[in-house]
Amino acid sequence: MGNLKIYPSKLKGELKIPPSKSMAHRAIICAALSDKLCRIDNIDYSDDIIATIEAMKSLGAIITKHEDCVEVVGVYKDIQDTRQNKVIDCNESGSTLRFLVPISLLFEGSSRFIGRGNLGKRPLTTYYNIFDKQNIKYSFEKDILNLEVEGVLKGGTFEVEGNVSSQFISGLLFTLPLLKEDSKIIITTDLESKSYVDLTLKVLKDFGIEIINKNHKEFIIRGNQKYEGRNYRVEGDYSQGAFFLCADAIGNEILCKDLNIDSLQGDKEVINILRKMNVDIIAKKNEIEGKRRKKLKSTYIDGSQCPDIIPIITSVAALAKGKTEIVNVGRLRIKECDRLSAITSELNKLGANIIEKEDSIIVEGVDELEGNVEVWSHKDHRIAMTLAIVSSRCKKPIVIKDYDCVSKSYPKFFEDFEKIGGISVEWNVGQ
Ligand SMILES: O=C(O)C1=C[C@@H](OP(=O)(O)O)[C@@H](O)[C@H](O)C1
Ligand SMILES: C=C(OP(=O)(O)O)C(=O)O
Repeated sequence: MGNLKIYPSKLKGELKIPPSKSMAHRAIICAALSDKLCRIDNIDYSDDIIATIEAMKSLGAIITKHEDCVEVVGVYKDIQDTRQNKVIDCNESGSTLRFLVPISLLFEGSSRFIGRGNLGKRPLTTYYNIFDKQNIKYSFEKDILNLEVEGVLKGGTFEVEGNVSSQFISGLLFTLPLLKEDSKIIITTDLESKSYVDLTLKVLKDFGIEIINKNHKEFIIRGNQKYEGRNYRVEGDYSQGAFFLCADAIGNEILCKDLNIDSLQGDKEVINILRKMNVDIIAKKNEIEGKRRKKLKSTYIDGSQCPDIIPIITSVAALAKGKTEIVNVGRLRIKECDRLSAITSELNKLGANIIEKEDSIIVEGVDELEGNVEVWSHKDHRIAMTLAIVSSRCKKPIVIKDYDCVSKSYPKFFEDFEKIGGISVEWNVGQ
């Protein structure tokens, strides 16, 4: 993996924010479960989206990639014939894995899920508990993703914790409408990442699937439903837009295009957080820009509903006056890396003042960051992108080790970074 030296510079210009990875996963899955030809527009071929495309192809869907759209031949019926003994490579994508496991159990046969990086360490017990109850055969290895499942899922009542990953709930929501029986999902704890469940429900509705949401505590799912194929455009991604809005907050001037102000994406919360920190957010229909008022101020942030924007928000807090407490963020430890520990150690190397607690971080703002050090992405795209943005407020250059992991969600990140004035060169560590 490569290293990149970044020279501090002011970032300025306009950017089309890439399509929402979360919505693209969902639209591709729904299209592939329909029985029509669907075109999904505004697709970016990040590693995670490629994983979902290939996974749905393994299950029998026919997906043709064009420059920025995919054509999906919904082959719901054919999945029945083609699913036998499939290997499904999820690469590092938690969404692909947790969405596809229950979908693969729609029909007879076995599937083997493999992947890379931290994926084998991310929790799956929620599904194992369901398999145990339903006599679905499974085997797995510790810490390495090599999960074999065999059996057919039956409808009924599913009790699922809401504080491990919402992706289990989404996975079941995709699958249960296609079973013969009616089902109910009961959420047994507070639901974190609620907006991701809402995104699933929205895309399901767009594809003709009806689910009754009882206050995010119970979901009632009628069986024997059909996905209605349709064309779909994926909207811009707030978790990626957040990098540039936060860049604005720390003194840059980037206009973000293709961010829908009416979006259901939970990471839109970045707007409210930045407003509380003294940033004016100017939002027109599809364009958003942040303008910092005099001084950034500290605030109190609950990260339970928007885990993906916490690394970049932490970097803004690191440069705000006073103490910012970011709470309910324990689940950041079970992402591509332990993001709480990674963001604390890497920003502190740059001169920030952050203390990591079990389920929160305390950030004491400083005026400037020093730089002049090597920092590590921990092979996590959101850590790499955070470090690149925050370099604009360092006094001296920084080197980011393993920067190319951005391909997981935003392969053109550094191309866009250059477009807005970022200055970087490939670097051999120790050079
Ligand atoms: O459903 C989704 O698209 C996602 C759900 C969230 O995960 P958790 O529910 O595990 O927090 C989020 O962190 C992830 O990047 C994408
Ligand atoms: C955690 C992420 O994705 P996933 O859970 O799909 O791997 C992410 O994109 O930050």
